[in-house]
Amino acid sequence: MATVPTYGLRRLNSGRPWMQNFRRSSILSSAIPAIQDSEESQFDSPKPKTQSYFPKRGQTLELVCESLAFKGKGVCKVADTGFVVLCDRALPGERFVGRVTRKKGNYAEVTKVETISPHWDIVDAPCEYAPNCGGCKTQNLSYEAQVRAKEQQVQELVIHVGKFSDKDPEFSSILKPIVPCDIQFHYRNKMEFSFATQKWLPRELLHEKEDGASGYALGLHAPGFFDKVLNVNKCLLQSEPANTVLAAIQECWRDPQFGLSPYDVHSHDGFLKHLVLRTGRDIKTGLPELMVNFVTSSYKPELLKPLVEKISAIPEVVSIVNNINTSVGSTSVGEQEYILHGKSAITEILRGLTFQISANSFFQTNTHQAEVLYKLIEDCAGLRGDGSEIVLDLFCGTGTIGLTLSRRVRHVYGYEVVAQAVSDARRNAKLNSICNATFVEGDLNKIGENFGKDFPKPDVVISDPNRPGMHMKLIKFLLKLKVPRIVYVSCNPATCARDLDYLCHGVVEQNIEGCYKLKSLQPVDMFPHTPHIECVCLLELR
Ligand SMILES: C[S@@+](CC[C@H](N)C(=O)[O-])C[C@H]1O[C@@H](n2cnc3c(N)ncnc32)[C@H](O)[C@@H]1O
Repeated sequence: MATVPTYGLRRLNSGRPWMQNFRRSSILSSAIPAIQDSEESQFDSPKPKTQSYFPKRGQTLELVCESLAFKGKGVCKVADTGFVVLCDRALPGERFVGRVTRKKGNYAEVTKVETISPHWDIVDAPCEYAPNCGGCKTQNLSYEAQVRAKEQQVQELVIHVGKFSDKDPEFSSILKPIVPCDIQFHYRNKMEFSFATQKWLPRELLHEKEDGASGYALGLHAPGFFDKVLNVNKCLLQSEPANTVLAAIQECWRDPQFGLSPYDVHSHDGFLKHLVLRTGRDIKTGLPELMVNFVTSSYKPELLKPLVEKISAIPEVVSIVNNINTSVGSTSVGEQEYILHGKSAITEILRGLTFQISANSFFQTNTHQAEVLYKLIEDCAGLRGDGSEIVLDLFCGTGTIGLTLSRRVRHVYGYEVVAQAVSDARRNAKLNSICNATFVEGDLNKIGENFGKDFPKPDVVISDPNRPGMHMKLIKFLLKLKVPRIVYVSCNPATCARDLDYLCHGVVEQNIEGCYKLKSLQPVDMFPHTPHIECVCLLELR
């Protein structure tokens, strides 16, 4: 997948009061600026009673977690002062001791030192790695409490960032209850593991530190660290066959006779960078089929041969590819790709259509819940079904949304920045004998005056951007285009709330009026045990 420009609210929103708060803070990485704003906006009210109170770095505080903020951090207030403190992995109701690690504008961050009494809705986390893994942060919170917290976060963002009033009599019917995910484990069809020169161990296990090859790690990043990898032999979020592959590789890759070395993110030496496992389905048998993608720093197929021999014997493995990534960054997308065994792509079935998925193309990560999501999108699109309508599918990836709607419309036009995803979308159209879909490669952050001249005026726009949301150029285009319906699908409720504000209430400082009415906003849980939230929003022209 392409790297997406990290443009942010800063440029889009200058002059907004809540933007001032955003500027003062930097809770999260600058690549996801809207989330900073969203968290900040949640803390603006009530104001700390004592503005001058500020804990010192290294100070320990006894705290109680009140709620979960976006990105899953626990929100606590310091007794007597009301000063806001955020803590990763603190869960609502938990009383704990935290040490102040970072001080920000009007809040601080702490790390948990010790739990005094557990949170409400506690359950046993089934995964042995859950307390330390960066993947699942809320496995020990009951699933009901997880979805409740997500629903609450969306509501707060819609009010504080989107500026929709909960006093509006229609508010409760617009904001729908979250759709939970029926499958809470083994739901991910793609997992990316990283290789590292040293296993990361929690403080209490530091005595188990090993040197040399036995100390190498293959697993998931410790929360917040690009250079610390927790070694994992299985992951409860991925499929069972994917766990068989992971275990087979773990069993042998450190063997000195293979001469394999993990890539060192500091010295930039070493060979193995990532292991990406994707699970699809054989369209004839419906049984799982797997793609194994080794991401390496150079092309040395002879080094991978023993691993390829071992894992190609696993019946579900139908594709082994090698992506060569020579950059010093941590991305898993290669500049070149080589097929080491079997096919170059695997297949998956979604809403009755067949899709080919190659190593670097985007495909919804939870196939089961994608069926639910796409049904919601189709319902929102409100197509007449008489084959007369035009659909514009923005950020179309491999074309999945547009293609699933194509049978009921005159034509689908899809736009996407990643060339490989566009060619997959075209291939997917052919594979399903769909002739009324056109996919175009293009950067929707850089649209010019001519955008919109190559397709007839759409009846419905589907927009499914990734985390930064829509660029102001695209917002302006949509406000001018005035299609009857927009279905906005979002994986980031903070940028979603911002864009809904623009489309409905306008962009005041640019003298642009909004012309849409938010008819419904449906949160969907695609990723149990993680802080991620998906939303499907329906906007109708006023
Ligand atoms: C959340 S995915 C949605 C994909 C697709 N709608 C689906 O459901 O599978 C977002 C897609 O937007 C694409 N994208 C990101 N930035 C883009 C940009 N500036 N212009 C066009 N496409 C972009 C990504 O490559 C990715 O395929």
